[in-house]
Amino acid sequence: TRLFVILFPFALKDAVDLSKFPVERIRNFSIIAHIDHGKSTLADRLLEMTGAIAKTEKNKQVLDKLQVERERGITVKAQTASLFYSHQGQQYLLNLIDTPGHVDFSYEVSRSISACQGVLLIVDANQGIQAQTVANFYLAFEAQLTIIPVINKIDLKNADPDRVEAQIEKVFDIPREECIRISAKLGTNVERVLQEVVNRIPPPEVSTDDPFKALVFDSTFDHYRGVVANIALFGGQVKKGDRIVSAHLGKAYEVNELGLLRPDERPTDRLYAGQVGYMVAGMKDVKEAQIGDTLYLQQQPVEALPGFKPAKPMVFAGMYPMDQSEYTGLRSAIERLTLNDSSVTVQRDSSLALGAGWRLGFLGLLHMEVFNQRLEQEYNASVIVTAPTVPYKAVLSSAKLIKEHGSEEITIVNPAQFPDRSLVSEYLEPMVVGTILSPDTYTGKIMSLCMNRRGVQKNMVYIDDHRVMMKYLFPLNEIVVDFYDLLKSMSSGYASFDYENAGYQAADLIKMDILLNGRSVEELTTIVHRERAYSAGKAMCEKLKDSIPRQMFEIAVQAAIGSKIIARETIKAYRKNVLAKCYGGDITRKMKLLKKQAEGKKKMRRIGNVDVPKDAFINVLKRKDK
Ligand SMILES: Nc1nc2c(ncn2[C@@H]2O[C@H](COP(=O)(O)OP(=O)(O)OP(=O)(O)O)[C@@H](O)[C@H]2O)c(=O)[nH]1
Repeated sequence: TRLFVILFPFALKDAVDLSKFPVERIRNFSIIAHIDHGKSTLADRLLEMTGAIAKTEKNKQVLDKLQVERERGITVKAQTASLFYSHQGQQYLLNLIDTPGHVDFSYEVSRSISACQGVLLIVDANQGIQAQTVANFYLAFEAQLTIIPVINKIDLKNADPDRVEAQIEKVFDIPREECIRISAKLGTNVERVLQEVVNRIPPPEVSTDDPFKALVFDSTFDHYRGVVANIALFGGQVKKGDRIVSAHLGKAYEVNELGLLRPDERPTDRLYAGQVGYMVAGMKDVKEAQIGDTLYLQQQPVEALPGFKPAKPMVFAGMYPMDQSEYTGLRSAIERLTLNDSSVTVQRDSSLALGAGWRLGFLGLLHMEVFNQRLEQEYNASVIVTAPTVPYKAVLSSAKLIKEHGSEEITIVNPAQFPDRSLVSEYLEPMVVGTILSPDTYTGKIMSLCMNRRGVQKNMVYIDDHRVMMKYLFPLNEIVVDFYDLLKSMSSGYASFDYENAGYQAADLIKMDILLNGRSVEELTTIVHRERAYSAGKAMCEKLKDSIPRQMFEIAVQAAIGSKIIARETIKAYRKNVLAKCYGGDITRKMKLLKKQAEGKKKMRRIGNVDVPKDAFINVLKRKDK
């Protein structure tokens, strides 16, 4: 009997005949929030209350599946669950489409959102509106979704829901009466959230009589079955055995498996318009089921859903194994990780100093960081990651080059490809609009940080008595390295930051070389803004001075633009030679020292007459100090 009691609620719930489930009683919604405001906690409560999962401590945050997500407390990959909920004697199908929590994934967020008619916008009752609250709000607002503001963590001692309601009214123009105050942790008022989802969010406007049309809003890779695509049906129905086509690639597949996500997979024979579920169709690569793609029946082609664009990498970094013997291991680790993430681009690359490696492209900084962490944690790989760079562009003026490239505009990812000024009419750099929210005590410091980063203030408003929201236009390059860390530390952790891409803008870019005793070091060449050349050159020379050991002669470390030297450091000569230590006598010690020196040399790279140890390159090129 006990087993029966345990299984019974699930059996009953899943016995619903999906074909008869009326579209009017379907609600598709997402939860959006700034990091840590309680999205996963609320999702767990909703799942428990609708019986999708049992109420135990172990089930904490079922929707965040990846290890790095649990550790960092951020959601990376969207996870989804279908909930059955009874309200006033009627059964409703509520599809909770979980969205990634960070701006880097804003394309994924907006795709997930386009499968919804409404969102729950969660705001922490203590912290109030933060940068990602604003970014996520606009994604939902532009998609014309119903937005239900939910103020979470009202159980906290210093919760101030009145103040947060006033912020919501001021910044988003949503009447404060529409806010629902809850504690996701304690379950307070969460039932009300479910009721309001039913009451306020409209059902999807779709029909089972239309031809089958589905949006791919997420996909993962499974070693046994290939790609598992999460889909939302915008029309018609689909069953096992159907031949479907992906609009983006035009390739046809047979549907092998279909089902609901509760949040575990529950296979079904068919899915119908308005429903959300998963599909396995013999796709072997996540690139075949890209987020935002449309699927339709082979015999019934339809127009693709609007707005599909393959994710574009905006931040690039080199990755090299610490030791070349680890190359193969790292390669397979990178391959396995990219199986699940079609937005990372991988290109083989090699550096004289660091050996064979790759240049990887990411959607943004967090995306890169999450990828590195997963690489280290899940594959135990020790990796050298170089400082990130951004894709510049050049508008060519040389007819010969235009012919060679087949277009007037080229993208430059590698400084070695930087075309000379005389061959271009202008250089362009990627821009972003950054949103910063902070207590007003830090406004002055933040404004000067932004100015130092070539930021142009677009607007500044008080969202309540003590908090300001600032918008800046920044060159992406200025925020990729340490901007966020600096912002956090100068505001004692209180400022939040988010950005969105804002196209390209003309920029005075130049190529900067680093010279050792007059010889250029190819792997240290960088593209910089003219205004920033002096400080960048100086910083690079100083770092090199600290990492190259003294040698028998003096070494000039210089930064140069063309033939003009803009910075210089000198490494003084090392007076004693290695053998000087040996007081003439001990021959074995002498041999040992010579051997050691020879081994050390193997790891050196010789530039002109200067030996540079690999470590020096790592120090100068790597992303940040750990
Ligand atoms: N006191 C209190 N703490 C809460 C409440 N809801 C969530 N928390 C805590 O806030 C922290 C963040 O909650 P999460 O649910 O992981 O936040 P999240 O928004 O999912 O974070 P992302 O996945 O990064 O977007 C956790 O430590 C939760 O236990 C609440 O109602 N009251």
